Amino acid sequence: MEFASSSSSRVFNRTHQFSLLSTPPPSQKPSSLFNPSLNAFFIRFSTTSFSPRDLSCKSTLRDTTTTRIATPKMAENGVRDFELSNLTALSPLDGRYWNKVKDLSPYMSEYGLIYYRVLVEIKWLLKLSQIPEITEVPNFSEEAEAYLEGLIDGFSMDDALEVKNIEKVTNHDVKAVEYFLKKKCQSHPEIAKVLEFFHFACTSEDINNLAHALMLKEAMNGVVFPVMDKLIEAICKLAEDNASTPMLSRTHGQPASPTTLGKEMAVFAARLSEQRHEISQVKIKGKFAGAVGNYNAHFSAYPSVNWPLIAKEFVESLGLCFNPYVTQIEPHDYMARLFHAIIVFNTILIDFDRDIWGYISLAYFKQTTKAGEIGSSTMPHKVNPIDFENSEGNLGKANGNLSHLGEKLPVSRWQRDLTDSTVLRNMGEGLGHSLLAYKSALQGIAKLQVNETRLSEDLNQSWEVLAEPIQTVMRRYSVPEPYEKLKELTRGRAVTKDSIKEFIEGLELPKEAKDYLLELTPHTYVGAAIELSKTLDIAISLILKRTIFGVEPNLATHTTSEDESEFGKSNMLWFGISDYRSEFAKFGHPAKMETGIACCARGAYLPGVSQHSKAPVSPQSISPSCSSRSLKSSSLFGETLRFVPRSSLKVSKAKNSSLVTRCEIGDSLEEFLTKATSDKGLIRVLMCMGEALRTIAFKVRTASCGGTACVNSFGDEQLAVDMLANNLLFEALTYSHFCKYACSEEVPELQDMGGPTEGGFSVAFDPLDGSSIVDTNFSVGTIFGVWPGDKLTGVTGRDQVAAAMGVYGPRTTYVLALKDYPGTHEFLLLDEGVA
Ligand SMILES: O=C(O)C[C@H](Nc1ncnc2c1ncn2[C@@H]1O[C@H](COP(=O)(O)O)[C@@H](O)[C@H]1O)C(=O)O
Repeated sequence: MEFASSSSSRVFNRTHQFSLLSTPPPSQKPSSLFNPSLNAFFIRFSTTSFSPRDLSCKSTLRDTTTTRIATPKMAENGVRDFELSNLTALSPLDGRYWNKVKDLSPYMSEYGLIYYRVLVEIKWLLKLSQIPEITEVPNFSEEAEAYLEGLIDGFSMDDALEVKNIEKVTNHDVKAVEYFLKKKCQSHPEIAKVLEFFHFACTSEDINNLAHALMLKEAMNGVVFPVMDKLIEAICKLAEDNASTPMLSRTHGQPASPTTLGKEMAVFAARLSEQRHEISQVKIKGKFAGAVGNYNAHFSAYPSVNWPLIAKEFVESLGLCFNPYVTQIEPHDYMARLFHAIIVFNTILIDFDRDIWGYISLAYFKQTTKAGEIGSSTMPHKVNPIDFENSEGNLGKANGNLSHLGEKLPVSRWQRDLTDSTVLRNMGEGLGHSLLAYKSALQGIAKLQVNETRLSEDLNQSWEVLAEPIQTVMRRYSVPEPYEKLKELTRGRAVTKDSIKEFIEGLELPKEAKDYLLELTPHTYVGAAIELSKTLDIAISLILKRTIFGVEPNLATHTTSEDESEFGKSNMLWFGISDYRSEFAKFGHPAKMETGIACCARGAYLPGVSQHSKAPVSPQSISPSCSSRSLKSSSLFGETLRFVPRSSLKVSKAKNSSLVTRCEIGDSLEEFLTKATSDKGLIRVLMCMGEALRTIAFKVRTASCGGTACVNSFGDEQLAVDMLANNLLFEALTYSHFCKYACSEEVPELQDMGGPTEGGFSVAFDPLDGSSIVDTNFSVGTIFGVWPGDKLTGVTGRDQVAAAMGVYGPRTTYVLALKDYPGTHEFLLLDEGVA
């Protein structure tokens, strides 16, 4: 028996490793003990049974450990050479993939966390200076305020390092930020007097939770959503471009009825857009209620201040939703909601990646190659679907991380434990792998080339798929035993074009039916696939519309089949029935416009708007472009966030949008608008309002009461129909993307709808004029005016670019007039699609 020994003097004085080279002689059979904590089979010998001399020790450094594990450089040079770099980073996000994910770094890194903490601490001091009861913190001079804001805007990497140095002493990361700010302000004569009001009445988590919320919100708005949108747009384009490209579909991996490639892509585009919208609906929340969520410290110092209100104002001024029911921490439930929603998006994308992988494998797609790139190191002919594989792999990694965050974060012992602190530092990992996966999928999509010949070959080999339509037509004409006859034709035999033809010709069917079947090929038997791909824009807007209406709680659970059919109709259903060619009738009912709408506009005021403008800026010193980007995008998350892919903004692109083209009675609303104006934003606003009118019409017919909130037959409280209409119209305007401000008779404060000022519109409306007479079954209506830009105050009816009303009577009509287009035009809501 012999043992080889290995030694290393680097870590400990000397360590030894023994490996058993042969079994011990039977006479020395040891008392055998298996130590499962070691990953090898070690035998402990009784020390009395033999002496150390029985062991033959070879003291050599060429031991099994050092020769097998390739870490010599690191070991010899020490960690000195292994400072963090692209090559030494433990996480591939920070190494290999850094360039693809670095946009997240200003938000999701430790720098980002410290930056947002600095921002929250300073904004809180500024807020304190505005509270009249806190006389100890007087209003700051403009110069002092600018100095404080400058600490946020100019926050640099050196500043962050200084905070880290302070943390080495405090061993408390939030306290380090407070000390940093005090140090920065101690020489400012005005601010120096109120240094103790930094972090006033706060617990660290007041600062942390808002910082985390801002990190997430700004990172999603500034980085993640835009890439998700690009991805959805790329898949929409695949759908559009291949709307009519027939493809054999496969269920259970077996040839099934044909489809089109575009329609299969449309399914993914629609799924991803819906989920992307779901993500955007998550409310990003914040708390600011002190050590255990009750404002104890606040009230002890200033009992007469309405602290819960102040906290609400403060949280909302940062563009977050206020959470009043908290412990020391905001309970992170919204984070779980957000991460789970992202997981669903990622899972849909995994499904997409795998399908495309499969289609590439079937050679339905080729991939463009770049000179110099290697497909496979050993098989030169190959081009592997590596982008989709990378995407799938990273989505799995992302979901693992996000799933842990979603499951862990809502759990905190009693009023808090600190387990969330270290876990929250990993939010960037989940978002980073997601971002990388989206970019890889995009890269893969850009390389795809449809191989129509290959697609066609498979269809040509699959004439048996026509068994389904032949059988179905036979059933319609009562041909006996259609299934059995087809089974006889198709099972176990090669079905060809000729055998199918022969079979059809032998059937007893009317001539038209026979001709139809004889015309059919696997290439043309695609059902509604082409239309489904081509109407993807509408499908996506229907999804968005569902979400709009989904905000009304009763709707989701109590939709009737009639209700469903309302939703299923496309916005093509507004059908032109008359054109009042009178200049004076131009704005619908001018008197109404002047009184109802203009009054409403005159009564508008702005408080909600100014709060939005206080959205925080992003870390500028890392990414100078972040500031404007995040400011612009900060309206994306929360109540105003929505998505319409660019393609859905294309309105009848093939149609003539010239103003000189007259529209005809009988045009659909969309056709009319496309001819009447070239302003796509205005078209979008008017189409979205049309969508809302359609649903209001249904609600007016079916809502259980008119004037007041009431309880329906399910026992749920329902909104009064006028409030329902009000909410629907606001939602529709938000989703138009082109509405800047809106106000209504019910909500006269200007509401920021998130659209642009330049090129956008502002809308004032009476949601349901005459709502009190709904139950007496008189006609009622919606009236609205559209003004250019962001002006709803100090404007007149004559400044409108469009005015319209929806009339809900025995028929539902949409009457509208456009400033630069003669006449007043009436559209009827049809029950069926346009014939
Ligand atoms: O406002 C407070 O601090 C109240 C305190 N609770 C705390 N709240 C927030 N942070 C705290 C808390 N306690 C410690 N720390 C500091 O958190 C840091 C934890 O470090 P890591 O685990 O690496 O994330 C690390 O820097 C810790 O020092 C309480 O007693 O309830």
